[in-house]
Amino acid sequence: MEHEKMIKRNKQQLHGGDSSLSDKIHRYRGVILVISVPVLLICFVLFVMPTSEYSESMGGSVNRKFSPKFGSRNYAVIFDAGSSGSRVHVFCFDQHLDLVPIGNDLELFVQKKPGLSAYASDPAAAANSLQSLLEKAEDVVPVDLRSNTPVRVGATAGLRQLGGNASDKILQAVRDFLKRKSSLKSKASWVTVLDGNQEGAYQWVTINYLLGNLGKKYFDTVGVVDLGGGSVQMAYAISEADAQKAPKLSGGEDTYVQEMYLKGAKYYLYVHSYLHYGLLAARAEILKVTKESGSPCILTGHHGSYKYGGKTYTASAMSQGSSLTNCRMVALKALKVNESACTHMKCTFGGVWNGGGGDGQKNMFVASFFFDRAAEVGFVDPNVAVAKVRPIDFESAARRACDTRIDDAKATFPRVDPDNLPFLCMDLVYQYTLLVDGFGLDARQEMTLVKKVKYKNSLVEAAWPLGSAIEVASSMN
Ligand SMILES: O=c1[nH]cnc2c1ncn2[C@@H]1O[C@H](COP(=O)(O)OP(=O)(O)O)[C@@H](O)[C@H]1O
Ligand SMILES: [Ca+2]
Repeated sequence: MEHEKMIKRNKQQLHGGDSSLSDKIHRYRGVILVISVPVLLICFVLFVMPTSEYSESMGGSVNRKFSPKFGSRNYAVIFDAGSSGSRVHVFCFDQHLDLVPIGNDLELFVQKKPGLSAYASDPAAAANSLQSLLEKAEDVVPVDLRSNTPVRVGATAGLRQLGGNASDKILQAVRDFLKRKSSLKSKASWVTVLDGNQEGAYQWVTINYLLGNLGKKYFDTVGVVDLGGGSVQMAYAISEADAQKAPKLSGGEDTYVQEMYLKGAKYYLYVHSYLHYGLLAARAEILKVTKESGSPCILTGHHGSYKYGGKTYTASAMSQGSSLTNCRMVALKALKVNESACTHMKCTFGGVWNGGGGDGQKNMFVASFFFDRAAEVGFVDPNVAVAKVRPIDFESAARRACDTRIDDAKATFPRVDPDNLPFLCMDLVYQYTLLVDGFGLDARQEMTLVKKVKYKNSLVEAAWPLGSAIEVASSMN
């Protein structure tokens, strides 16, 4: 009986009866605590789980540093202050370090000519020449993200060649310009002349990122060549054993190999940038060989001059006209293929170690002026993003160009800018000589000329700024 009463009382209390709600909470606080702690824990785990999954699958130091905020978007604005023009690239990355669309594309890309180095005597005008590019870049960054979006300016061979005071003044004017005119996040140290090796490494990262190669073994990556106006870079991944063989400078420092961690893989990247050997700079080097006597590389019948880097060179045909064979001999001299430093190591040209070759170099992605000239003379469709060619294609095109008189050149090569026609034999001979005698590629080896690379069904420019943006995005929190 006594027991029955107790049960009844408990039932009454559970179903309300006359006791107050706060009394009940107080009485059952232990039970509530025991139930709520695991429930809250489960909610917390469910909330953070997607983030931890991403960071685990990303691996690699680049990605580990990357902000794992769920749903985060990071924009990066990169100015490429090239020797022949200025360009701006805007990218947007998600938390996987994947490119996400900006409007209909994966990148905003705008360019204009001339480059900053054309305003050597007027730094403020150089900086102001970036105005229209800056406006277009800012337009595509959401207003609330602008103050947290880094803007970097990397100047390449144009300012490298200008050197010292003139280049510093232009950089300072660009820093002031960004501070005054830009709503983006700018820092003085983000406006620099890019070291040539850095430029080559970024180009390698760009191409291998777009091809989905990052994280793979070095022998599954591709090598790159980027022929600009002022300098040319080659970069490819090598084995650790080959990296140990890199020649050291007197100070013991290794200027040839960069160690990089990308998507969990460690790479030894052989890189070299050759200042004065971009296509437009090389014209000056080639004209210097023959001086005033006339050049076998200038189209028959042309008499003129060539201005580069503030100097003027005689650019006239010889009386016997242009010739592939003779132009090649001059180009070989300009390239300095047989330097004395190269008796104890394998060289490209100008006394530079060749990196030892290997599987990271078996597929070469060759960009910039290589693509442009190939498209202009017609052995590559100008509307495609990539094309497979061989060095001998440049030689065949060179033969045609060297055999053309200046008066017939416009009709024979309608796509070539008239200002470039007198130099067409020279440019194509140089390109062939650079690949085969300079870089030591087999004349019949297939390589990929690249303007853009397809990534998630969009085309992205095959240029160094993406590599720089990846580095920026990787370090953002
Ligand atoms: O973003 C790009 N997309 C495609 N081609 C580019 C891009 N940037 C530069 N180029 C190529 O590089 C050539 C000029 O090189 P640039 O002016 O950058 O010289 P530099 O690299 O020696 O400073 C252009 O004619 C163009 O073919
Ligand atoms: Ca360039």
